[in-house]
Amino acid sequence: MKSKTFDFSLYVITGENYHPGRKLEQVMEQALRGGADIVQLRAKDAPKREVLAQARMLRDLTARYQVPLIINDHLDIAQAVSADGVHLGQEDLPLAEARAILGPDRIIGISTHNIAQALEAQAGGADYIGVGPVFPTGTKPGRQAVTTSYVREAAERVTIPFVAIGGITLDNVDAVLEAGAKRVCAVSAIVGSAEPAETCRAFKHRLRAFAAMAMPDPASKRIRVNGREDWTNAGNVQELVRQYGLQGARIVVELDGVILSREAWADTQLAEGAQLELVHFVGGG
Ligand SMILES: Cc1ncc(COP(=O)(O)OP(=O)(O)O)c(N)n1
Ligand SMILES: Cc1ncsc1CCOP(=O)(O)O
Ligand SMILES: [Mg+2]
Repeated sequence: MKSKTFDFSLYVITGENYHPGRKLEQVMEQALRGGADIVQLRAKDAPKREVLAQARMLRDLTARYQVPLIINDHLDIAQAVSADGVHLGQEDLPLAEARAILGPDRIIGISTHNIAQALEAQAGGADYIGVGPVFPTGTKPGRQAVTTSYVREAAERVTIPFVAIGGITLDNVDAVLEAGAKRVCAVSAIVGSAEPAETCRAFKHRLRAFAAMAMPDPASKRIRVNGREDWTNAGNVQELVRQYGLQGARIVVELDGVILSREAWADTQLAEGAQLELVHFVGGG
């Protein structure tokens, strides 16, 4: 698959340690259902043959969702499974060598921890850079956090796509977006959550809300959903439910304090200032 024209807002990386008892395939499919725009296989401790098997599985899965697959560290595995690209850190194979091996069509992402590394990766032809770890994280223990001040600097000076990574959760993502990130990446907050699809939807919701604030659509209205401000161009409740990726889900919708029957969604217009509760029932029973 060739995906050089890729763009993304939510980047999800695997982290098997975070979901004991749940299969990698199930967890990543949930992330894709929830709106992951790009997936990275990162398996630091697994034997290489196991990483290869996981890469093959994720190649099939991501192809079904038409989402790019990136392999962390291993160019040979990326090539073996025809992944869309690789992600390399400052101590991995240098960008120029990787580009010479992979050619111009594959995506190469480079980790950066300061603006000098970012500008070097950009000048060297990286397709995107990672900016982090923004916050301390157990996924890369002992790494010093770069804080949101590096996110802000990257937003001002980097012209290729950059993705903020490291310790990002639903509780602190707004600070990362306020600092100017348009793309965020998470491991533990997503694959370690009880409901990865729901968590991805919630991340996408924050990403969309910030994008709408930065570039308001004249047709969009300011509303509140589950206590949080959002902007939407949905004309009616049904369209809003679809934008939240909740069509077909077991939900109850309350608009301005009144519960709406499902039959009324399409006919109920959304007005500026509308307050909604979307109550999603997960699991069986
Ligand atoms: C999107 C993204 N950003 C940063 C990293 C970290 O890469 P690296 O610094 O090489 O560290 P490891 O992940 O290999 O431990 C990443 N994988 N993805
Ligand atoms: C791989 C990586 N590179 C920089 S921080 C990080 C870990 C991100 O994981 P988490 O989202 O769990 O903090
Ligand atoms: Mg690496």
